[in-house]
Amino acid sequence: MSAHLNAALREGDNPELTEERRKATFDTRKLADEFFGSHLARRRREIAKAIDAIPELHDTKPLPFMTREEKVEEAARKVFTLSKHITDIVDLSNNRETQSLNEMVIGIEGMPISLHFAMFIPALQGQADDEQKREWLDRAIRMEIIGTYAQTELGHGTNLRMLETTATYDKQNKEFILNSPTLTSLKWWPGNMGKSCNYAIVVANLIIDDKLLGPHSFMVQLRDENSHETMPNIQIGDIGPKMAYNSSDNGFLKLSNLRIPRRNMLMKHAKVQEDGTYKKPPHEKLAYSAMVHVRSHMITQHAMLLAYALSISTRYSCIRRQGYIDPKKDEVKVIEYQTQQHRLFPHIARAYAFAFAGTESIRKFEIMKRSLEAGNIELIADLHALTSGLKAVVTYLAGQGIEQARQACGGHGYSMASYMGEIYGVGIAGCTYEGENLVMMQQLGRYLIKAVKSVKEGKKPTGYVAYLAHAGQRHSLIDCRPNEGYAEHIRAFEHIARRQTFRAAERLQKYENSGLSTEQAWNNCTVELNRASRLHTRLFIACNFYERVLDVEDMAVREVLEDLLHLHLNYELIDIASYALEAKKIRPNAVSLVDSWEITDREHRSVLGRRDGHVYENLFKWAKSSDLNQNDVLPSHKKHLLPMMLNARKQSKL
Ligand SMILES: CCCCCCCCCCCCCCCCCCCCC/C=C/C(=O)SCCNC(=O)CCNC(=O)[C@H](O)C(C)(C)COP(=O)(O)OP(=O)(O)OC[C@H]1O[C@@H](n2cnc3c(N)ncnc32)[C@H](O)[C@@H]1OP(=O)(O)O
Ligand SMILES: Cc1cc2nc3c(=O)[nH]c(=O)nc-3n(C[C@H](O)[C@H](O)[C@H](O)COP(=O)(O)OP(=O)(O)OC[C@H]3O[C@@H](n4cnc5c(N)ncnc54)[C@H](O)[C@@H]3O)c2cc1C
Repeated sequence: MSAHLNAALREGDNPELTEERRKATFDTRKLADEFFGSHLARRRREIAKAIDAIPELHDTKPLPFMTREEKVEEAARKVFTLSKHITDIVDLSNNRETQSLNEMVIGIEGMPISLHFAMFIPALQGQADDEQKREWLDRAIRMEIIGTYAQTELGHGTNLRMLETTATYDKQNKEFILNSPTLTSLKWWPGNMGKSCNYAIVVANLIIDDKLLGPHSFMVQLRDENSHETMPNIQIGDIGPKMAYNSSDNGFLKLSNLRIPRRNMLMKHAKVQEDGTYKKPPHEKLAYSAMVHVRSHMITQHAMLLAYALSISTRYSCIRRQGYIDPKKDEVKVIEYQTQQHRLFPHIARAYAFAFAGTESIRKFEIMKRSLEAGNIELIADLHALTSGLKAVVTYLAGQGIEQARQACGGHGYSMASYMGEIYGVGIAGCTYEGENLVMMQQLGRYLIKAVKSVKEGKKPTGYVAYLAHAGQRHSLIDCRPNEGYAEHIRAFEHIARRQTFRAAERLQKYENSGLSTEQAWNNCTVELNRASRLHTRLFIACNFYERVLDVEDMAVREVLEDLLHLHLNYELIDIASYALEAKKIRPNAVSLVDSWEITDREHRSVLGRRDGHVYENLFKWAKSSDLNQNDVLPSHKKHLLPMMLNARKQSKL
């Protein structure tokens, strides 16, 4: 490709990277249009430009040099500044635009209104009736109030049926009385609840006339709107530092006989009338809609975290020279090592595959939302199964990819100058929040078992499980003929997923027939079931990638995406040795593939991943700016270590 077509080429860059960029066989902007979708790709460029022009939105110093208090303050300062400019920069109703702005300005370490946007507003949209929306949603969108989603407790996060927080209806006063009756019932973890929020949607077990009616959502005011002081009957605070994500004040909450009006229960679906009559929702799990919303968005979010890590390590691998392939020649760029390519390229392919799967899960969520508005609950189960599997597989594999990217940077990857530690810490949090991964796999497992039952009854399931009814398939990959193209790979993938799903179903049946209870039989099969869920989800990701590539019009972009698809299918399917060939094909485009993610230096926050490749001089600058280097001798050293050594010396002289 001629140099002028590569949008990432700039004067003054490290020549090692310029050399890489000149090798690109496609236009990085056109590939970015495929990765993000052309609208979002264009908007991200415009957003980055708008941020460049507003210095108050820039980091005051690198986040890893800040204390937790400084990080919390920095995020709050930026949110305040953003609030003055935000509507000029993004369309607030577009989650992905707003999320991009958030990542570029504030970053991935959290901020005071993440949960407000990620769950508080979606929960109001999904669960409040029209009158309640008028009362709270508009104020929330204008950011007059800041809210969170308070569901998890100290003792229970997964098993929502055992939540201990109670909301008991008092007919006489037409109020609910909210209580945290035990230590384990304290709400624990909700993002931004510790210090930032003044409202929360609290999930509590509803009790009417001593009857337990399960988890429902209630609007609770946590702090005074003027003074921000904690409201009476409430105890609230931050839960302390975490592995990562420390700009966020995840919090705890204790409710002691807190009375709230009847209309503070969100009543779009389930309802409690003044006399205490309870009306069931049309679908039992509609109260969980905010979780499904976040799960459907987590896929693109984790594709992006993986992209951050891989663009850092791919660029760095092209400026880092270490060792020889031919001892008579110069030291080589570490990217030339076959092991380095095997370490990185399959994850680059996954980042693309995950981004495409994520776009699809968001699209499916929007379709389900519209059909629900029209009173149709049919799509809820399919979407729950799809997002449960995708959330679990993608967060796990993204975590693995980020860690490989860190190791690919050698020692410097362990310095926070690379920012890898934070990307990893934030990435793997997704394995836990919005449903622990192995638990979510079981949710998909239930769905697959139902599909197998319907196949055995002679029915033909539709949608993503239709392949379970395809009979007479080949039994082994050895039967695949290479000239049949990728469709053949997909059929092999279907075969493997189907075989595992039937294996799990048969095992379950065997245990049930042996007299075990359904639950015990299920528990005895969960490893097999989770394998089936994993394979089913990987099939979905591969199939979606394949279909997506078929749609690409630009031939140069399509060709490089086909290289990635080929690598992806082989990596996921066949044996490790087989992808050496594909890795060779990816090598010339390695830097341009990551440039196509168009992650700015501001967004990256990584010295190693700098777009210009000037790593070493900036690593030195980074080290010099450490707080610990501001004094030759640290006060703490004078206080503890110096007296210790002086004392030891004195002792030895005696
Ligand atoms: C001015 C400045 C501006 C700045 C700009 C900022 C802009 C930001 C923009 C943001 C945009 C959004 C992007 C997203 C960002 C994400 C950030 C996230 C940060 C982290 C937040 C984390 C939050 C949380 O973690 S909240 C808590 C989550 N908790 C959980 O997930 C709990 C897990 N447990 C469960 O979900 C369930 O209880 C479960 C599924 C384990 C079991 O439930 P059960 O009740 O016991 O049910 P079960 O018997 O197993 O099944 C019965 C039946 O029900 C079906 N089922 C279960 N769940 C659902 C569901 N959700 N939907 C549909 N159906 C469901 C199940 O399948 C069974 O069906 P059948 O088999 O048919 O019986
Ligand atoms: C960064 C972060 C942000 C969060 N933000 C929020 C928030 O804003 N609001 C909120 O309400 N919550 C939030 N959470 C809480 C989060 O949703 C829960 O921690 C999560 O759902 C997991 O639940 P748990 O902690 O109870 O895990 P546990 O269920 O205790 O998991 C422990 C182990 O038990 C296993 N296990 C549990 N149940 C089963 C089962 N049925 N079958 C097989 N194995 C099982 C799990 O697989 C896991 O290995 C957040 C958590 C984190 C880390």
